[in-house]
Amino acid sequence: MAACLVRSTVFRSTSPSRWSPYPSSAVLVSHRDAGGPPSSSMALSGPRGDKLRTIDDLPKVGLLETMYRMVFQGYYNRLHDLQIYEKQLYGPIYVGGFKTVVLSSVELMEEVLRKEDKFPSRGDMSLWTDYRDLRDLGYGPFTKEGHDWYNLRVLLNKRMLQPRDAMQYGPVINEVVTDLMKRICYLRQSSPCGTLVNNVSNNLYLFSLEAISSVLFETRIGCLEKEIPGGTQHFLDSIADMFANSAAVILMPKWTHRFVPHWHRYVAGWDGIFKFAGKLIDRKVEEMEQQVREEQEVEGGYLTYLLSNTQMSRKEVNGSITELLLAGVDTTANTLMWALHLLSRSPEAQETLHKEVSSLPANHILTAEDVYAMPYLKSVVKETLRMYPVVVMNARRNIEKDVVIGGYHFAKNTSFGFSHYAISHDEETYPEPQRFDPDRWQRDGRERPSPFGSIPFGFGIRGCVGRRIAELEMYLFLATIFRRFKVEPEPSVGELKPLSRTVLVPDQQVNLHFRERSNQQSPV
Ligand code: HEM
Repeated sequence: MAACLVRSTVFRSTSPSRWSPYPSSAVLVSHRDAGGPPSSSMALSGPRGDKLRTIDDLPKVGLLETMYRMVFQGYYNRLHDLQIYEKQLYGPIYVGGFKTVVLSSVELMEEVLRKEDKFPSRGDMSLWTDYRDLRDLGYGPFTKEGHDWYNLRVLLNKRMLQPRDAMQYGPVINEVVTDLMKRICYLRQSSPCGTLVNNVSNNLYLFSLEAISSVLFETRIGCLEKEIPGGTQHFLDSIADMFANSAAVILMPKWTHRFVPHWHRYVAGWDGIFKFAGKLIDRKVEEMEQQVREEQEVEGGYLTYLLSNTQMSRKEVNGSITELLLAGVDTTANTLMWALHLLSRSPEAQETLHKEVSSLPANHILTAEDVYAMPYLKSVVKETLRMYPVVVMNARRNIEKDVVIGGYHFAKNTSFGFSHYAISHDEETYPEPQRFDPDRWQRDGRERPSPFGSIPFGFGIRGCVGRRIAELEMYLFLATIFRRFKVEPEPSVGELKPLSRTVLVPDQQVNLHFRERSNQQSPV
């Protein structure tokens, strides 16, 4: 079983796939969107009657040039570095190789977001919708658009979007944190030096999947057990297969699909994901029906709420739960990994954090309320996401109307790509951007940078629906771990560099020492 797990994780993390459920796909990878620049024939005037510039006046990167950079200059898995490189070459606004208008200044990104459509769109999601159409399955928040998307989001937001909604899941998430702590203790004790945990990313991946599943399905799926149950292992493999084959599928014209093994593996991956989710949802439906038969009150968490909502079809519940699940794993796991990495190399920040999270009695199990009241902990997460915004690129497409951005007129249907990484490393906004400095985020009267300087969860009504859940998972885990352990790097692991795959991942296996702080009597 362990071998299977290693296979699935290695497969996942070494896959060249840059495709992600997140919008970078729409910006950089999807050739399906690249139908040519939008028409700029409609002459508009600026406020003083002067003729506005158009997309034709912007610097352009050719497709061949982009291919050359990707393949020969090795930027295909360093898209974050490419953002900085191209910003230096072309300035803060230019037309990228995939005919997307790329923005890498905070002001321009803010302008696009403030002018976004009533029902914002990130662009083409046909890679996901093709599969759903093939199997006649429901769409979720990523794949729906327009009014339908909005109606669905209204329902999904309830019980999830606000901090007070997320707080309800504190006890459920804490159980998973406890299991991860046990696993870390077991792994470190089994290491020759008694403190080393190898492949921390893999453990964080299992933690994130278990945590989000326990919130969404209201049940545990056993990712952190010593022997992962067979069904869960198949689910893990299916996620890995679906992502690993996405890049090949998106690069192939649709008519070739049925002739290539990648498409069949991609479909089989999705089949495994939907089957697993469907079974757990069926089980919940049976439980609820049983409660009704026994005239008990039907009470429960998120899934119970969705299933008992008459405005949502069963198809929509399945589609939504599956998309929520996939969006919430790699993102949270990798952010936690970067946070551990940064803190392990910043003893001062780690001590400040330790002090804050140890302010409550050692035998007290930390609650959601406790961690929300810890400003330094929150700053650590913010600063981690500034330095490593795991979703490095986001996008918007103006479907409803023409827009004027930075004095340029753009016709309807223009794709805008936001270089999140370049923007959150801009030294005008964040002096010494390469320095890990959680104090930048402290509310102690200092002047705060633009709120758009680092928006790792996106913006507005199309922003991340799982943000509060992700934050709670990260706060509870980091507070628990730093209360008990001093985390130190393993000297044999060299300098860690980010690679842009599905999300920003480390370029090598991360191994860390967890040294027990002698004065701590942890409840876990
Ligand atoms: C550190 C963790 C996470 C990060 C950095 C992150 C980041 C993002 C970003 C940048 C977007 C695009 C927002 C936009 O276009 O404005 C997004 C969308 C989304 N996220 Fe997250 N996310 C995280 C965790 C989660 C979790 C835990 C869930 C599930 C509970 C989730 C579910 C979603 C969904 C469903 C969308 C699509 C929303 C829509 O299109 O309506 N995310 N996320």
